[in-house]
Amino acid sequence: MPINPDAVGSKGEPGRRSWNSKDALLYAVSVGAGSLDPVTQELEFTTENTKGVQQRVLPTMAVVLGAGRGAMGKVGTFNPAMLVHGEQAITLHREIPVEGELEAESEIVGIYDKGKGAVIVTESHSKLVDTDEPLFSTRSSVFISGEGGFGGDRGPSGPTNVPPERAPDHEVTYSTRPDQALTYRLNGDRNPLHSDKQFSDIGGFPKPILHGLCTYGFTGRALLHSLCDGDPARFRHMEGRFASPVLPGDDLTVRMWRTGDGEALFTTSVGDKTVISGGLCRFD
Ligand SMILES: C/C=C/C(=O)SCCNC(=O)CCNC(=O)[C@H](O)C(C)(C)COP(=O)(O)OP(=O)(O)OC[C@H]1O[C@@H](n2cnc3c(N)ncnc32)[C@H](O)[C@@H]1OP(=O)(O)O
Repeated sequence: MPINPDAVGSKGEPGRRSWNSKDALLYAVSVGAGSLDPVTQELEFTTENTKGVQQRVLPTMAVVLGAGRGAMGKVGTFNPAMLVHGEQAITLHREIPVEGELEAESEIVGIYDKGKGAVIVTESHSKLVDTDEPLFSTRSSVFISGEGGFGGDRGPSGPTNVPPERAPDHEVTYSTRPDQALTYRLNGDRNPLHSDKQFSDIGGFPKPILHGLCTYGFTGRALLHSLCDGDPARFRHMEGRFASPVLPGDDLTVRMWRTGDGEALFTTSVGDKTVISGGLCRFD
């Protein structure tokens, strides 16, 4: 069965996920935390036993904890090698605790026919199991090349969150490592697109590409430190589009423009190629 546009509104089974301090440390290291100076930098995210430092969780860890389960299984069949992560948004309702258990519900909220491909949009909402407190919400889309043309709605078109034509207010460059994807996959996404050249060849990539969500995590660190003074409790919302693939070993430059009280637009680039476009961050 090709893409089924009637799957909009389909919900996955509510899924539970628990995590602990070690999961949070692994996530932080997998998105480069501590790599600038492991002795002094970001120890609140990379250690649990530094004197005078309390462990905290990077806000973007929401993407590995709360990905809705099951709903994507209802959109039809397609070649998984043709699927890439298209867009990702997270909205934090409170700071993520160092350990806990959440329950997430997900729903397909959009299926769009872009001609050359299909875009599937999923939303999920996660709450803490012990208190019923809303924790975070996510919205993500995938782009499946070759699966358009099913006669569906084209959906939202054109660029969003276009930065102003002036120099950015903040600019941060982080290096990724050649083995970055091998670390990042240990958070749970073992898709061979990020490790197996035979698989990435099918999608037409020169070699296995970095998880979009790893690029997202590096970018989130730049936003956290530049806009929120490194305080995860002030980080409210982040959204952006994966505009071009990143290869492990690439340097990521995050440019931020403050556009209002508690709001900034951003892009992430590799050289002069934009890899995350349409970036928006909200913070307290
Ligand atoms: C399981 C995988 C996990 C991963 O982590 S994969 C790694 C992370 N993701 C990526 O690296 C993807 C990087 N992005 C791309 O390579 C490109 O981007 C795409 C191949 C996805 C699309 O590029 P193109 O074929 O050149 O598309 P167009 O001609 O620019 O646009 C066609 C329509 O598609 C919409 N669109 C383009 N890119 C995306 C996207 N990333 N997410 C959602 N929609 C997208 C546009 O707006 C437009 O539609 P409108 O004409 O109606 O405006």
